[in-house]
This record gives sequence, C-alpha cells and structure tokens, in this order.
Amino acid sequence: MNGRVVDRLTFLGTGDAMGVPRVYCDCEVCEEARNSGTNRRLRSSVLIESTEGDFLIDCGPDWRLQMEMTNRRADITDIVITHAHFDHIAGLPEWADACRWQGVRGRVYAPQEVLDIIQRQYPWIATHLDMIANDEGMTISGWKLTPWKVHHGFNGYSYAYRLEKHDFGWVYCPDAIGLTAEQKVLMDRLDLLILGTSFVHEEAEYSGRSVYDMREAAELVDELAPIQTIYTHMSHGVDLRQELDLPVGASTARTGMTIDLGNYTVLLPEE
Ligand SMILES: Nc1ccn([C@@H]2O[C@H](COP(=O)(O)O)[C@@H](O)[C@H]2O)c(=O)n1
Repeated sequence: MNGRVVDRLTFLGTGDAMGVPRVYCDCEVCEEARNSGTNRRLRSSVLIESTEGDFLIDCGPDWRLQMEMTNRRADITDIVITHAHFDHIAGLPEWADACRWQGVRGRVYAPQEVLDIIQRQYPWIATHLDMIANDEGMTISGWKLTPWKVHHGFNGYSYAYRLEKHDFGWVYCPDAIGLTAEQKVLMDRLDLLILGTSFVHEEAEYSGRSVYDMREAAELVDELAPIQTIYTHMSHGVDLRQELDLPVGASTARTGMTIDLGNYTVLLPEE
C-alpha cells in the first residue's frame, strides 16, 4: 500500500451575482479587475475532488469558462445546488447540452423546492439531467452532506451545506445574512467555514441586503470559532489588494485556490 490522498476543494469562482468587474461599473476595483486582475472574480462555485468521485457545488453563468480554466471541461457528472438564483444555476442548461452531446446523464442535487424552480426556469433540461432531491441529506463521493435553509435577506432564502468525512467537517454557505440561532446549529465544531461576504462594510439599508458583510461575518466567526474560515461571494466592494482586518483563521478566497479537506491519509493499493 502506498500514496497519500486527501480530498481537495478548488474555488472556481469567488464573486457575487454580478462578478467583478461589474459590466456597468468604473470604480477602482472594477478597473483593476479589468486591467490587471487581482480582483477579477467569476460567479461563486467550488469543485470537490476525491478518489471517490468529483462534484461541483453550484453552476453559475461562468460554468463553461470555469470548466475550461480547470481543464475539467465536461467530465463532471454531479452538481449540488445551494439555491435557484441565476448566479448559481445559469450554467445548468449549457451543462445539460454538454451531457446531451456526450450521451451521458448528469445529476443535479438540491432540496425539492429548489429543483422545482430550476425545472420551471429550464423545463427542457430534465431530458439530460436527473433531478435528485436531497432534503433528507445525501452521501456524495464519501461525503455526508446535510442541507438546511438559511436567510438570504432581501433575496429570500438559500441553503447551506454541511459536509463530513473522516472527522473533517465543513460548511459551504455563500449566500446568507442574519442567521438565526436555529440556522447556526449545524455550524458548530467546524474545521472549515466557507462563507459569503459581499462587501467589507455594506452601507445599504439592511432591509435591502442579502449577504453578510465582513464586519458581521467577523461576529459570526467569533461566535462559531471554526478552525479556518474562507470568505467567498465577494463583490466589487472588496479590494483584495488592501490589507483586510480579518478574524484569526480567516482569509479570502482566490480563483483557482485549492485547499485540502482533511488531515487524514488514505492508503492506495499498489499498482
Ligand atoms: N428569484 C430571484 C431573485 C433574485 N435573483 C438574482 O439573484 C441575485 C442575487 O444576488 P445576491 O448578491 O444577493 O446573491 C441577483 O442578481 C438577483 O437578480 C434571481 O436569480 N432569482
């Protein structure tokens, strides 16, 4: 027996719904994103790779570019969805077409109410994709995955996911604000929290907001005390060239950044 294999997460996109640069915007961050690219951000999505199979969480309008960038192209057959907003699902029709041309069926996993919206938006895609409800939880690539509904403020609701394998527990929660005590129950004892933070400090009226800013996120991180926190879903309100005042163990995601999901070792049979 030989070899050390740990599951790996890659950030395919770390932006908010409009991405960075915003198409209409000439602010300093958008200009920097256009010209050099530290702040260039595609719509949020992650790839999880393991010896037991690979899958994506979310499939936004940048899906095709993200597949080309990671050289995974169209070989993904499983995608878990957090909610049915366009920045998380608009790549599904293109993925369905790719499945069609390759003669394979893809599998989309989400709570039933999310699947219902997807099927209303794109009535044709079930021809090439199986829609699988995961309200009661599911196992994928050896990960025990549990969804729960979270407040998404002005924009309604989203789902967060807790994933567990070999005593490593992490949460993916890109679109939430003002979580209630009940909505934080599955966020205890985390090795890793991936949390959406659209702005450093969002000035807009709270009633019109939909995602944590970094000040509010710092309070949440203090309360939950995950071992590591990574912020994603960042708008043009976050300038990654600046030093950000982040809680201990917190950092910001970059496109293409990878992290190990666990500290365990799996022994592979010798060839
Ligand atoms: N039913 C809806 C409501 C909103 N949207 C779009 O989702 C985006 C949400 O942006 P956040 O930064 O709050 O995540 C926004 O672009 C809305 O237009 C949707 O697709 N469906």
